[in-house]
Amino acid sequence: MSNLSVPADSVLACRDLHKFFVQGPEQLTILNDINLDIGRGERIAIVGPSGAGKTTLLHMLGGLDTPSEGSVLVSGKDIAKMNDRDRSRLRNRELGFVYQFHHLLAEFSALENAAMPLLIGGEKRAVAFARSRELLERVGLGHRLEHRPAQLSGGERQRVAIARALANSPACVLLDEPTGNLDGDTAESVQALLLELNRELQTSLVIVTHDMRLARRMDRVLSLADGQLQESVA
Ligand SMILES: Nc1ncnc2c1ncn2[C@@H]1O[C@H](COP(=O)(O)OP(=O)(O)OP(=O)(O)O)[C@@H](O)[C@H]1O
Repeated sequence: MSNLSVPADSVLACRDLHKFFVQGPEQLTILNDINLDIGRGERIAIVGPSGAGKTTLLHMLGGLDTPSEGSVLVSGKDIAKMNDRDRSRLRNRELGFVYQFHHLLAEFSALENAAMPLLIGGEKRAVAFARSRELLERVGLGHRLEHRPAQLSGGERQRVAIARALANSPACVLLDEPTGNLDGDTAESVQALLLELNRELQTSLVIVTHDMRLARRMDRVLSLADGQLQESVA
């Protein structure tokens, strides 16, 4: 059987990870024996051609989808061995998510949206909103607390999504093309913010992107092709 020990500072790891999709008579192998260790504060980019399986891998690492084979370890704990409730709890506490499209709730304010992981985790409203306010101020949105997503610019919405991802002080934030939907200057300022927060909070980042400029700002660039992950020397 596989060895599931991870380094002491591991925030997220996978071992012998495989993902197959059955498509009619065919079995597609999208991830073929992926092994990865992400340490505290580490920044990793995952790049690769369209359809290579980057989002699939990110979903496995985030516990949003189940591997066909292999294990994902969040802060050293094998999430497949947990019941749904414990897995959701661990995911809520240890991981944050940022997507290309912000996925903010339209009927809630920036303050409420960024507080959502805390409220879902059972935190008291006053504590959740104080933390949310602090984070929104940190991402430069102290003057937009009561705005709803439709009343915010694209860059502002992505900043709210980042504040929301950080609400629970997660060990690691997983990001899928976080600035892919933003114009050049806005993308630059959101990327600079992510790097600042990574340094300040020691939150690890795993970023899936086609943007090589963003990828090169990470500590490691990993390239996914033919189901395999390789250190890229871009
Ligand atoms: N539920 C599914 N059933 C069958 N095939 C799937 C399923 N989900 C994903 N795939 C296939 O897996 C492959 C990888 O998809 P994925 O979205 O992970 O790629 P990606 O590298 O993130 O691509 P892009 O850069 O275009 O976003 C694709 O060929 C896709 O069609």
